[in-house]
Amino acid sequence: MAGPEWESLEQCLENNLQPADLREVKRILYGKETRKLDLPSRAFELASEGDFELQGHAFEAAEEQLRRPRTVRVGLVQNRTPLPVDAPVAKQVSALHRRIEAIVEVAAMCGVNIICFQEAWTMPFAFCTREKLPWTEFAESAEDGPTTRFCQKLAKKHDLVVVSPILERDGEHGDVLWNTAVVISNSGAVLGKTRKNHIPRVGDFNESTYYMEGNLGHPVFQTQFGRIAVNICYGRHHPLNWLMYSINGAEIIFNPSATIGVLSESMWPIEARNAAIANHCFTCAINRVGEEYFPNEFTSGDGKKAHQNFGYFYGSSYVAAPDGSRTPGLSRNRDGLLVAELNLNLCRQMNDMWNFKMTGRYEMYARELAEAVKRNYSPDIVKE
Ligand SMILES: NC(=O)NCCC(=O)O
Repeated sequence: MAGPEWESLEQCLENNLQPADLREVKRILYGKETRKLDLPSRAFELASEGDFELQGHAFEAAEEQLRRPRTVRVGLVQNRTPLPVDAPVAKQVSALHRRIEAIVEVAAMCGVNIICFQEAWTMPFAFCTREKLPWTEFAESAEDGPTTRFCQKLAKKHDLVVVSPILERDGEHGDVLWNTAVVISNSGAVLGKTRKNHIPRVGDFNESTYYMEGNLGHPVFQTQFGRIAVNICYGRHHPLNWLMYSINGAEIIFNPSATIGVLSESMWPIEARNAAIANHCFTCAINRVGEEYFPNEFTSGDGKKAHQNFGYFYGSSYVAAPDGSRTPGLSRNRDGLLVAELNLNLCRQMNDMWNFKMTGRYEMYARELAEAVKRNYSPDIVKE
């Protein structure tokens, strides 16, 4: 399994295919080509000084007579943890705040309206260890913790909506932990929060040791730039999770994640993209980068040797559109900012073309599912 030495699928294709083949391969693998965004040269300079990748792409929609284009720029941020995981907690959080502040500065310069960070962005992804301290010390109040206050300042300063996925401690309700994304309006006000609905119990993703399935349903946030929702990481594998955000009116669904190559890399390009197609919306898949080494060994419960690292977080963040097209991914091995310009009119245009909302037969499934979850349900298998 490739580690950091293998940069990206896109780079491999560019390096190895003749132009005519590359065009056809991209048409099939990536859909209608996105337009390269003309971003300020100062933004590229700052990205290079700050050692992170910057890419910009635009999705086109057909012109309409009665609606103007509804153009919005989203920013996806992927990053490694700048300090080792055994550095003091406060120092790690502060280093991450500084890193993100620098990247958001560039995003603002690129006209980004909504920015989303990776899952549990203020900490190492320590849930593989099953240890409580010091990892639970990274948890914060979603309403007024230091990270939310930090993001409120960013939102106000740069006039952008911030989606900030954190480990939440709900001090008002029993001090329990949640995997949460806080949505902060461009006014600087906390618009609300949403919680991870599906908690993995696969590989080293021992997250249920820390928090349970979210209890906030499928909220959609009306922002000045469009209706957004957040489907956190493992929710990506659950088509009904995407569907419910879409049924509640989401035009853009962010999927802040932390996932490793050995487990999910072949599924990564498919799932968020398929969700964009199936739900007539844009999806933004974000993954962290690099390797995190923990002080104490842990086992994966698979009979193999105990180890100290989680595996390789392969980055590759991308945006997919309701017409099935997608941007290239950010690299597998570098911090990065992906700026994508979306015309939200494309959502309704694809809805009118493919009609999945109309042909979805939701009533039939609601009825059948209501039966299937009953204790005495017997599966409808026709036998000879
Ligand atoms: N963070 C998280 O839920 N990871 C689970 C693994 C995956 O969904 O690929």
